[in-house]
Amino acid sequence: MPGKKVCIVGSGNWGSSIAKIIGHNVKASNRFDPMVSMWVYEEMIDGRKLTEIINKEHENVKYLPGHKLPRNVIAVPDITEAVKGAKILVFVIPHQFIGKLCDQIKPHITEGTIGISLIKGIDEGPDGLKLISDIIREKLEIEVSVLMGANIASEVADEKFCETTIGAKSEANGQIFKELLQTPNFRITVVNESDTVELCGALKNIVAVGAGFCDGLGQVSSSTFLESCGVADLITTCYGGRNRKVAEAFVRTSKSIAELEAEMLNGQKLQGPQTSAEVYKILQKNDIVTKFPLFAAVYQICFEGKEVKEFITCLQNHPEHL
Ligand SMILES: NC(=O)C1=CN([C@@H]2O[C@H](COP(=O)(O)OP(=O)(O)OC[C@H]3O[C@@H](n4cnc5c(N)ncnc54)[C@H](O)[C@@H]3O)[C@@H](O)[C@H]2O)C=CC1
Ligand SMILES: O=C(CO)COP(=O)(O)O
Repeated sequence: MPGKKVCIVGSGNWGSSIAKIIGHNVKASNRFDPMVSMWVYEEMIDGRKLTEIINKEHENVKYLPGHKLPRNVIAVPDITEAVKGAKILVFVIPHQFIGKLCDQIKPHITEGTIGISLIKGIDEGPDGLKLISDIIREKLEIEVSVLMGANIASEVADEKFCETTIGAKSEANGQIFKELLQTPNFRITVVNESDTVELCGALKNIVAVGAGFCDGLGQVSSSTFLESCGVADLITTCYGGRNRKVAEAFVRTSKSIAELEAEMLNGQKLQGPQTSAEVYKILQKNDIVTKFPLFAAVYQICFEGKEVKEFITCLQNHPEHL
C-alpha cells in the first residue's frame, strides 16, 4: 500500500522548522509518501517568489533563514494544489487565518484524511470559546489532533533538545503523528486530553505578553521566578510537599490541621497554614483581603472553620470577575 501523503499547511517560523522534521521523517517510514507538500502564502522577496526560492534553494529565507529544508518538501502557493491527494494535514499558521483557509480546503478533502493542529490560539464562537482544532473539525469534518509544547521554532530547527505534547482523542492517530514528528531531539508524549493540551498552548501566550509588559516596565524581574525558588518550587511543593499532603488529608478525614500535623509529620512542622495567617493579617491591615481570594480562603478554611467545599466559590467570587 502506498504511503500517505502529508501536506504542511503553513510555512512560517514554526511551519518551516516542522517541515525540516517531517521531510526527514517521511523518508524513514513507509507509512508516508516520501514527497511532502508545504503550502506557502506567496510573497515576493527581492523581486522573487518565496515558493521559487524555497524550491530552488531549499531554504525559507524569510521565516527560517539559515536552515536548509529537505529537498522532498515542495513549496506550493495554491492551497488546493497543496492539499490534493494529502491524507495527513499539518496545520501551522497564525490562528487568525484558519477559518478562511479551511473553507478553501474543504472541497478537496477525501475520506480518511486526518489532521493535526500546531496552532496556538483560540477563537470566539456564539457559545463562547472555540478551539482552533474545533474550527478545523467542523469545517473539514476530519479527526484532528494537536501538538503543543515548550518549543521555540529556531531552537527546534537547531536540533536543540526539547519535549512536546500531542493531544489525540484517537490513540491510533496519536501514534501516526508521533512517528511523523518525533526526532531524537524533539521528544513527544501523547495524551488523550487534546482540548487541555490546546488550551495550555493558547493561553500561555497571554501570560507571555504580560511577562513582557513587566520586563518593559522594569518592575518585576521575571527571571528570578524562573530560578529554582520560583515556579519550580511551586510545582514541586504542589506535587510532593508536606503542606499539600496534610491539606489533602484535612479534606478526606475532617480532622483539624493541628491534629493531622501531629499524626502525620512526627514532629515536623507545616509552614503553609501559619504563613496564610500572617499574610491574612497583613491583607486585613491594608484592606485588600478581597483582592487575594486564594490566600484568604486558605486561611479561613484552616483557622476559621470555613467549609472547604467553598474553596472554589471563593475563587469564583474574585472581585476581578464580578
Ligand atoms: N514560532 C514559534 O516558535 C512557535 C509557533 N507556534 C505557533 O504556530 C503557529 C504558526 O506560527 P509560525 O509558523 O511561527 O508563523 P509566523 O509567526 O512565522 O507567521 C507568519 C506566517 O503567516 C503567513 N501569513 C501571512 N499572512 C497570511 C494570510 N493572510 N493568510 C495565511 N497565512 C498568512 C506568512 O506567510 C508566514 O508563513 C502560531 O499559532 C504560533 O503560536 C507554536 C510553537 C512555536
Ligand atoms: O509557542 C512558543 C513557545 O512554546 C513560541 O512563542 P512565541 O510565539 O511567543 O515566540
